[in-house]
Amino acid sequence: MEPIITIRNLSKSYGDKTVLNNINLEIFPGQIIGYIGPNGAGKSTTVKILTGIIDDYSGEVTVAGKELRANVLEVKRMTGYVPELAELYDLLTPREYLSFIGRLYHLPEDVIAARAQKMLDSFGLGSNMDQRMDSFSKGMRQKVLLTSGLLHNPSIVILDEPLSGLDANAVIMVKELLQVLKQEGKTIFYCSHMMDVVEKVSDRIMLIDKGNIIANGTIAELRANTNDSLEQIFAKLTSTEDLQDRADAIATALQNKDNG
Ligand SMILES: Nc1ncnc2c1ncn2[C@@H]1O[C@H](COP(=O)(O)OP(=O)(O)OP(=O)(O)O)[C@@H](O)[C@H]1O
Repeated sequence: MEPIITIRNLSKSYGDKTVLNNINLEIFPGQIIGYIGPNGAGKSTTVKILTGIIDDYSGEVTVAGKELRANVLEVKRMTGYVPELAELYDLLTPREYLSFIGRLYHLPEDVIAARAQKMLDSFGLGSNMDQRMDSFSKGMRQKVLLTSGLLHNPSIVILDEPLSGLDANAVIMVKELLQVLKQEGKTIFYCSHMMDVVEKVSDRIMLIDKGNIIANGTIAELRANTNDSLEQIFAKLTSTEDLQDRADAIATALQNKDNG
């Protein structure tokens, strides 16, 4: 099978700071990829490149056989992106917002209206279609964002902390939804710090640290015959100091009267 996304020798710097250091990845269709790494590792930068937001990188990115920079509109059409902490136009209602997003993707009005209604009904927001989103809770906004990222039925879905703010039932529903999308052959690139969820949902886990891919495999491969959880694997691979010592140091800093 051909990879749907191929990343070759991808590097990106801000000034003299290297943020992605010659990374190579192949992502196959119909898989859920858990993309994990410590704060500042380069996850969002990778996602911004894959979604065409950043284009001043070196190396080669190919999506569905097309070179990304030369075919960015086509790639955007086949990609759905749900960013973390995204700004919604919250003076709009979900109906207005989703209509606006759908038109950006050239979807017919009736298709937008039907999909938006069905998806928001499923999220339990059907009766909020005509309410301004400035009154919405974090979880309600997240549901609208998920809907907007999927509205054009993309074959690649890029999710950044998609469960952020969702209640327990919505979390179960979104995890189920990921499985359904996968069964339809869609590729899901799932960035998260929630190791227990990543461990459960991902077919393959890619771990980035300081701009380098330091692990890439199934959870069984990453475990390498240990019984470690993904959280333990993550700590072993990315942490140089004892985390308990660091927590103690933070608590001690608070107790120190000299600090004001
Ligand atoms: N616009 C920018 N200008 C300068 N440096 C940046 C810029 N955006 C990101 N960086 C730097 O690039 C590095 C990687 O950032 P990135 O946002 O990709 O990390 P991340 O893995 O997504 O982290 P987090 O888990 O905290 O979201 C960080 O050191 C960050 O400070």
